[in-house]
Amino acid sequence: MSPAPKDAQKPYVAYQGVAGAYSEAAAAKACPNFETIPCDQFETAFQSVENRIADLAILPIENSLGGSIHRNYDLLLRHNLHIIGEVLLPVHHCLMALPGVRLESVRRVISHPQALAQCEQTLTKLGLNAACEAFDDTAGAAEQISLYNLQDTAAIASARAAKIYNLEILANGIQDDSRNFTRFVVLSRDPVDPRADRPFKTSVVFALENGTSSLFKALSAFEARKINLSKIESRPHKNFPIRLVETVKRFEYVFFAEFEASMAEVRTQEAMAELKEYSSFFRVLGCYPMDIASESASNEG
Ligand SMILES: O=C(O)C(=O)C[C@]1(C(=O)O)C=C[C@@H](O)C=C1
Repeated sequence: MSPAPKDAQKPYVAYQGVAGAYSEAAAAKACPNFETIPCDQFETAFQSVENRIADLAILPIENSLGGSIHRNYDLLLRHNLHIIGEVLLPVHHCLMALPGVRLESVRRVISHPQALAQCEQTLTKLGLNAACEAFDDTAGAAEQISLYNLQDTAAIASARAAKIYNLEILANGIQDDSRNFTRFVVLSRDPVDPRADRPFKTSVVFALENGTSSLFKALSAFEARKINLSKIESRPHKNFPIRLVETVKRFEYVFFAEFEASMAEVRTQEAMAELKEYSSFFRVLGCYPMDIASESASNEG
């Protein structure tokens, strides 16, 4: 599926998946006045913004139970879009099948790998005699059951997906923990102006001159200025994957760091100047308003 042509009058946000996907719900929450453009792959969502088919893209980046969505970290590095916002979405999964299908006759459960991971223990507890299979997105899995009249298959997706694809909910709230939140980032061709009058986050990516051994020193740039580091993720350094130190081959990484401070603050500028001293590569991915309301909601769960 490729994105539909853009009507120049309306703002558009691209997401991966089909109608009923959590990414579509995140797009509606982050960009309420935008039309949505479904894309079959994460990369297509990036390309839609680069090719001006869409104004923005929304991408899942991490989940509180399933962890990081590594593919999107790699794509953030490969493409040159800016993070201009974030949104935390509570993810409430349902197990669904064709009307009349009973739990005992389900032999296959299909969904996005993240959704399967988030429901792993509950699926075991339900006592299903079924194999799990990965699908491109949760709602796409629900659509597949409907399209091909799959009597032995259930999907993990949202209640909205069950409604859209005329499926019946066999079990509700099947995530392994009720505090199941996915964090999405909003991407644009242009950055937003960093501000210091409300809580902002900054995301950076860097590689270290001396490899992982100097990570502690590099991160002390934040600690020294009381900047709260909210996330660190490492990925293979695709341009320089191995460092030979005498006879030892060491794997090389790029580090994605997110911290709760704005680039408009002097302490952030100083921390980044210090971090750059240890880095062989450094890029700011974005400086954007924090999703405060959702973050406090996540603490309540
Ligand atoms: O498949 C979907 O519905 C998506 O929006 C993707 C996605 C993900 O990639 O993590 C988003 C939120 C949920 O964590 C499960 C799946």
